Amino acid sequence: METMSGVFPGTGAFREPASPGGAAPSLLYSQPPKLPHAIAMHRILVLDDIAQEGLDLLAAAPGVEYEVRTKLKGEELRQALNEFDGAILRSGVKITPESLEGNTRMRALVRAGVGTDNIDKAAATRRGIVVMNTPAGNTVSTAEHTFAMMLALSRNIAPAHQSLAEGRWDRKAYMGNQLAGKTLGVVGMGRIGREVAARAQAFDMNVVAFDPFLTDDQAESLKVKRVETVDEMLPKIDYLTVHTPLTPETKGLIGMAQLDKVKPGLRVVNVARGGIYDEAALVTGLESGKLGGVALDVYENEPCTDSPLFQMPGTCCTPHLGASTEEAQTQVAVEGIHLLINYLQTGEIRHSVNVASLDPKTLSELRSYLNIAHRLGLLIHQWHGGGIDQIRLRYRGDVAGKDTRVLTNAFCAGLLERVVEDVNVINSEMLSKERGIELSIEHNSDQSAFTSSIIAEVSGGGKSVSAGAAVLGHGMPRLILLDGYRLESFLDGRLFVFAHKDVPGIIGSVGTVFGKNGVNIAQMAVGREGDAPGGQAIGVLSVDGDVPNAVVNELMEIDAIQQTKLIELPAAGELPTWMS
Ligand SMILES: NC(=O)C1=CN([C@@H]2O[C@H](COP(=O)(O)OP(=O)(O)OC[C@H]3O[C@@H](n4cnc5c(N)ncnc54)[C@H](O)[C@@H]3O)[C@@H](O)[C@H]2O)C=CC1
Ligand SMILES: O=C(O)CCC(=O)C(=O)O
Repeated sequence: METMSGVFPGTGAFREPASPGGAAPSLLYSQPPKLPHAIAMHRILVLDDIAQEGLDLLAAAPGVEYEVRTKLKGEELRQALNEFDGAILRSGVKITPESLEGNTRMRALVRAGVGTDNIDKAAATRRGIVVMNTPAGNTVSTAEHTFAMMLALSRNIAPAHQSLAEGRWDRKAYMGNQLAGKTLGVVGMGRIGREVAARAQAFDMNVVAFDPFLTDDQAESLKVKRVETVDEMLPKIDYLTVHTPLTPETKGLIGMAQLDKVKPGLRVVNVARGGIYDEAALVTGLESGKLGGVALDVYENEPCTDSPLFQMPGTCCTPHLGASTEEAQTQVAVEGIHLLINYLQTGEIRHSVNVASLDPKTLSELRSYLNIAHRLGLLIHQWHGGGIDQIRLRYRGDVAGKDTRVLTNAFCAGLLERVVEDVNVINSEMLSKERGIELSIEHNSDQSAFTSSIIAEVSGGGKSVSAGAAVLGHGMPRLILLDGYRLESFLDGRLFVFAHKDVPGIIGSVGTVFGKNGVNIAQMAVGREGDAPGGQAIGVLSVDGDVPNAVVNELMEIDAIQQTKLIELPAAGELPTWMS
């Protein structure tokens, strides 16, 4: 089956023609840059075991084909990622910058689960890949697993079972503790932390919580006691559970230093991320009796089959099973596949962890502006013709009240598209910043002659140019401003721009040169300085065919013409892949 690239392909080759008669050089594109066609088929790679319901959705989705290839790593993974438009994964595979090296195809990575710490988000963003997750599908299962761990620790479930299996009826060795009346410390009161707190209350536990985003009002309504620091809770609690991502702040949250602060016999549980507790400190804490129990589902290095903790009394460990229930896996697989297919087929972005969300309503409202912003970026890059280090974008009229971030990204994508490979609306802002381009954005809700318009001014290398665009009628993109000259020209196909003195006969002479060389002019727009003739003016011709060098050379011999430039834009109605 034929499949096509899912990202905006590379640059169109361009050449500088010889400067005609010492005049300002004009930039000609030897070939129109190839714009992508609509994707015939979206190829999806399943990198980890996901629920059958997710695979069934993939099998039933029109325009989608998929392959399951698990346990990939190294070069095999890198090559596979470049053969597909989207991928879904759990925690069994690591997406590193090396895995994405040279990738020109992948558009979306979906984590069927919460933590995206196994995906290098900066590398994905740089490649224009959206990273999404399914934040809520496994919340309850993970909270239940946390609770199972707390109960198992308190009642010695695992060692008692083991002793029975080994033929002993040993009731004395496994004296436990009740949860009721004890105090649980919860660090991280997000989705899972809150579910754990609610279950603890149902077991008559007192709950103390720390989360930098937890307000007093929220704490009150959740019936937990809020503390200002983790250290503040350590001497008061009997159980500690963490439900945060692994970050520089949470790494080593319980280390050697904290062991001196805990209430002796504290039982600690980690069903969040390995490394939040320092594993060596847990061993020391158990040996010294400062800790009364350790339950781990996650480890500093996974998979982990060799840890001193596994052999120690007072531990209960599972191999990252928090989300491993039929229910959670079905939910995250189904939700993940929906996210992936929706993004590939409609551009809708939900639950992204590296770019702003773009819901279907906003997407459809902004569609025509996305188109002009992208075309404006393409045009102004060619019109400026050199290195750009400053962009000033102004949104005027109704569009100023919309979420313009994605429009700015579309503009930057157009601006960079011919000089940077594989740029798209996801990575364009990052790539612009990496190239030292400073971006300033202004919003002004006052309408000009148009309900909405976007004006761009760019500068670099001592040169500044500007251009403006608007949408007319039912989504017709128009160029409305070029270097301060007001005009109204098409914003598609080949535009031949000539800067000239506004003298009688100039339009006729230009038309004659084109006609003589067999190049048809589809539309002409002229903008001039002031109302009277004799000043500076700019003409924009929409031409149907190639503009041979002979035409440029002949035009430059006309005294009143100072500069020409051919600008190549997508054909009318043609959209970049990320919008189609
Ligand atoms: N073992 C497993 O199978 C599973 C593990 N997880 C992990 O559980 C963790 C929590 O997941 P959710 O509750 O869904 O995330 P969430 O985003 O809803 O909640 C995380 C909470 O941590 C808080 N937080 C961040 N930094 C903090 C800090 N330094 N101190 C205190 N609180 C801090 C945040 O404010 C937020 O409220 C994630 O790391 C996730 O990867 C999630 C699902 C399954
Ligand atoms: O895929 C899994 O089972 C791991 C779940 C997990 O750790 C997460 O969702 O963050």
